[in-house]
Amino acid sequence: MSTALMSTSTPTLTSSLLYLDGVSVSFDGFKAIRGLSLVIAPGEMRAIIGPNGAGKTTMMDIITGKTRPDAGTVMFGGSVDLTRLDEAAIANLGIGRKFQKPTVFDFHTIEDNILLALKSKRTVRRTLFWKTANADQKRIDHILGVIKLGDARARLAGSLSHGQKQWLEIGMLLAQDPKLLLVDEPAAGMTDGETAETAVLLKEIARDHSVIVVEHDMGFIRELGVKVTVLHEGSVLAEGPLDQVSANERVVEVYLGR
Ligand SMILES: Nc1ncnc2c1ncn2[C@@H]1O[C@H](COP(=O)(O)OP(=O)(O)OP(=O)(O)O)[C@@H](O)[C@H]1O
Repeated sequence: MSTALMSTSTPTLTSSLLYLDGVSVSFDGFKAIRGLSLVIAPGEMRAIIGPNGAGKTTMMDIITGKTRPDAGTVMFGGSVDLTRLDEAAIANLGIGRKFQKPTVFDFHTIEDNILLALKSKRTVRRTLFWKTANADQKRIDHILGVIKLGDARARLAGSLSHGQKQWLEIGMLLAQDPKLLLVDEPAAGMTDGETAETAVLLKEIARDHSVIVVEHDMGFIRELGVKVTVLHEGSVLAEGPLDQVSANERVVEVYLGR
């Protein structure tokens, strides 16, 4: 599906899942994001690359409502203006974010971590004592299967490897049933084997979710096989299949050639 999407033209506002146009934000007079335009189609996985300070994190902060842009359009689902909503409302719309550092509950089992995420609107204490409903158990089993931690479900999350913790956190994000997942450097600190498995996992998730993944690991991005957006100094420097952007002289100059 991703390959097919690469060859299609950019969706319009109404056919987009996420639509950024002319977005700018300054911090103390420094323009971190300048005239950024980016469109994600429903069901698309997009990789975002760019040098340190290019604005990748700030872009995610704008999408999730953590940072409000000074100018520009940020629309979700073709009609919801994200610049008018706070972080909680944006999360409730179905935009989930995974930060670089895993933040799982080390002293709970893997299964309970997923359960807690599933019930995150209820209090942690009540959740653990509630009998898990059948439907919830099915969801948990499904998610544990997707993140390949089914056999480890009864283990404490704190005993997992760094890579497995990242997968668990992705599972916790899935439990909240987001339409769009923002994933920040999932392969950072992973072994080569874990990195390859993470690419497989994200591709599986992208079958029924939209995903934006920020990553520096080019081998990992190649594995994803999706359209790549290169950010530089707060705006889009290049966009297209990895081979195409990798051959772009400016991209080589500011990012790949370092
Ligand atoms: N709250 C802030 N106050 C001041 N400057 C900021 C703030 N947040 C980001 N910046 C600046 O905005 C620019 C973009 O930063 P951002 O963290 O978005 O880049 P990035 O592409 O995520 O970089 P990295 O790959 O290092 O994480 C940087 O020059 C950064 O110093």
